[in-house]
Amino acid sequence: MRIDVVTLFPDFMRQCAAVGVVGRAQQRELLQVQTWNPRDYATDNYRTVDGRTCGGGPGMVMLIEPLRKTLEAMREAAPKPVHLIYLSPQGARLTQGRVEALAEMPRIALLCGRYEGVDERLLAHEVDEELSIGDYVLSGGELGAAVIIDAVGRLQEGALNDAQSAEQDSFSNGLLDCPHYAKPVHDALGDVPEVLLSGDHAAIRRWRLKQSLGRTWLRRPDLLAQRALDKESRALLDEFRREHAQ
Ligand SMILES: CN1CCN(C(=O)c2nonc2N)CC1
Repeated sequence: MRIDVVTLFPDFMRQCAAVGVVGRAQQRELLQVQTWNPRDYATDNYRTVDGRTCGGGPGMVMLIEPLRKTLEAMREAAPKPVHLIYLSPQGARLTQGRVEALAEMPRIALLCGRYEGVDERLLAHEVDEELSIGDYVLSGGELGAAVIIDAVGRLQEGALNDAQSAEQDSFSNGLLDCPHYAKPVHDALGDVPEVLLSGDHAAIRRWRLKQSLGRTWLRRPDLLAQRALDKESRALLDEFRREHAQ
């Protein structure tokens, strides 16, 4: 998979994509992250990429022309089609389901705005999708792009080793993750739950599922409302609720 990133801070984006699972995915050529800096496509001596907001008011807006040239070069640099995503608070909230869909695409591009944002005419003409990583305002789209690169990159076949793929399964079912413990088994802060030391993998699986269901019920009931529970999950959640009520 190839991810192109249009950003005024290419070094930052390259560093984000160079570490951990995503860095390894790039080394294994499972993923390619390529940056594009609109300043390289600005035609004036000051490499201007922003302009005053029409209608007055604070802040600057990213100019059409440097971005148009940047996107043209980006699109031509590798086989099409490329799905262009603009990061903004006005976008649809990013979910794991959307991440999984993006991870199946051969090529996506991430447009990172700065200042007050990008000229709306450029967005209307070029962008396929707007996505938000949350209901708050950041200084730019780069952190949102880093989130997408990580969440999508780790899903590339071969990016996660066997131990990590279990972690991936625990959330891909739409539930919050269960608690995790490492040695020492006994600590001043408490003990590791006995079931995790039992070697009974079926019991451990049920315990982890019960904890995920219970945590989701307690912390994010909205996620539960979105999914049907099978018989086993309904029974485990009822058990958790009864224990929690005591
Ligand atoms: C122009 N710039 C404004 C700030 N911004 C965000 O707050 C954001 N991006 O993705 N999710 C978000 N929330 C990115 C775009």
